[in-house]
Amino acid sequence: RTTSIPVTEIINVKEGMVDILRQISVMAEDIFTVFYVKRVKGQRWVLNSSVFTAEDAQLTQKWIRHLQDRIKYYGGARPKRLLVYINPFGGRCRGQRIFDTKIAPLFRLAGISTQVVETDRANHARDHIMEADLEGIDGLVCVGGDGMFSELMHGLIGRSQKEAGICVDDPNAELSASHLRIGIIPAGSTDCICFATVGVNDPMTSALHIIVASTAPPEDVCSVHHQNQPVRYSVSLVGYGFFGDVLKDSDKHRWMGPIRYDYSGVKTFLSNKSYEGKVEFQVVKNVQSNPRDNTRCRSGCLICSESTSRLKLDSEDWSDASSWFTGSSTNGDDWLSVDGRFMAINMTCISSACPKSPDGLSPSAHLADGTADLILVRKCSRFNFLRYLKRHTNKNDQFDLPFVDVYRVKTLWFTPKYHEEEELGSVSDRKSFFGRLCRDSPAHSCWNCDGEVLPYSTISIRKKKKKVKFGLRLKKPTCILSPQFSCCKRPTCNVFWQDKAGNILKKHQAACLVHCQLIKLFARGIEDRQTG
Ligand SMILES: Nc1ncnc2c1ncn2[C@@H]1O[C@H](COP(=O)(O)OP(=O)(O)OP(=O)(O)O)[C@@H](O)[C@H]1O
Ligand SMILES: CCCCCCCCCCCCC/C=C/[C@@H](O)[C@H](CO)NC(C)=O
Ligand SMILES: [Ca+2]
Repeated sequence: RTTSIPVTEIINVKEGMVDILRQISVMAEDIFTVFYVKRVKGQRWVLNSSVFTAEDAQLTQKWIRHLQDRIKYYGGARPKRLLVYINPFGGRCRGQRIFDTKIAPLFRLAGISTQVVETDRANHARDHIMEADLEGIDGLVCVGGDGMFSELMHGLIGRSQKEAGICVDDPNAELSASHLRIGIIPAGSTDCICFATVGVNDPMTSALHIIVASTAPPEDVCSVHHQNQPVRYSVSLVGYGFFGDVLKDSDKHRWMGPIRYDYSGVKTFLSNKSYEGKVEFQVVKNVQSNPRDNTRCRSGCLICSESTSRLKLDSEDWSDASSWFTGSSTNGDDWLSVDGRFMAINMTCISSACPKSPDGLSPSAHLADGTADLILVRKCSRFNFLRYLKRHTNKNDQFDLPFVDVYRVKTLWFTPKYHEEEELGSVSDRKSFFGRLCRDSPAHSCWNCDGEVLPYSTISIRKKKKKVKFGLRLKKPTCILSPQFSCCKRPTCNVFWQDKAGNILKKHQAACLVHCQLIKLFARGIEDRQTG
């Protein structure tokens, strides 16, 4: 039987008969072992090896040298030095063990040296990246879950802006992308970012992608703003209502490990809460795709590869900064507004597929097209909400329900009906029995931003644009955040915007944007071919 292996997928060649995972080697001068990637079912990659016998030691050495030269030549920019961050408490607390037993031997085999940082607190990795000497580092690796990935992403985005002298507080600033890639060794609870980009949450598969320097177009990232201050970046879920409530409750039960999400999921489902507010969003019209076209973003996705040039044009055409405040459109993208009670408001830049939902929250979302999918689940009965949730686990279309709408967007604003300071009504309302009864449920949920609870309910999200020309002349050219805007603070109105006539355009709202192609991963994107 003949097996052909692309040189790009050969990991290394060693003299003798070697089993690196069991750490056994039989030395013999006329034998060499070739290690390579083997694709198995379900997007998984495993390390395979073949042992070859040559006529003599000289020929063995010749083969080893020849193959190693070929790997160097065709192997592309494989990483040589990696900075690895391990969260010892992610998921089932197995991060360190996974790294030591499964990953470190593979990196050694591939000749990759590693500097390992085991975190001792939340945000340790993010802060370390901001200050670390990254000279000669070819990539970062996180061993943990989505929260850990988020820390690395925040560190890298923060560092790149600091180095480029970009003010992240300015909503019009074009963020600068880092040249460093991030690899994810899944050791968390949901591992959604790994699953949605690699196709599986398997540590060995991820390590092999890192070694062969798999690349996909840089991913979309959206930034969430509150009162016009950036609060977090997200690649996966920015969700209000159900997923916010599940996360908030599950954080109290971290000791349960990944099962905390099931426990809090059932509790939240039974409470059947809905929240009132206004969602305003900018629907992308001029794209070749939509969330219900039943396509899947796979490696070499045309939509994503074409998006770089399309988005460039799009950003040159961006002349409607005013639409950010007024909801008007000048470049073909429509602003829509929906008022009502919602069970869930979910926005996701990628499919957000995970083991619980193999197709994800939005199965046709793209990794790097500069857009996000907004899913609105309006108030419904428990039975209907269960139908909606169940469809994440099977092949039925979760958007084919009368109380669910989905849009491809680049900007989102959300204003809860009751402002945060009014949450519990007036003091007399809070005290009176009837005051408490009148509200059937708390006025606010919270936002789930890639698995972190945001302490605000009023946010908005917007796609990043390059050149901004203003359709509006604003009253005062001074603002604490950005000199172009007029921003006033009053005890009852956190932020509002005025046009030149002094009309208030938006009240109690803040910004949250989708940046295109900002963060690079060691992932090829999910492969189309399912090989055995
Ligand atoms: N040493 C540490 N001690 C406490 N918290 C930490 C430490 N290191 C990292 N963290 C924090 O732990 C949080 C959760 O980690 P992680 O994402 O790895 O696991 P998870 O929440 O179980 O998985 P998922 O995010 O996939 O649901 C992260 O937000 C991170 O900031
Ligand atoms: C009756 C069966 C009900 C099953 C319900 C399954 C619904 C699954 C939908 C999963 C979506 C996950 C989105 C991912 C979010 C992550 O960013 C975040 C951080 O890890 N995880 C969570 C749980 O918030
Ligand atoms: Ca996207």
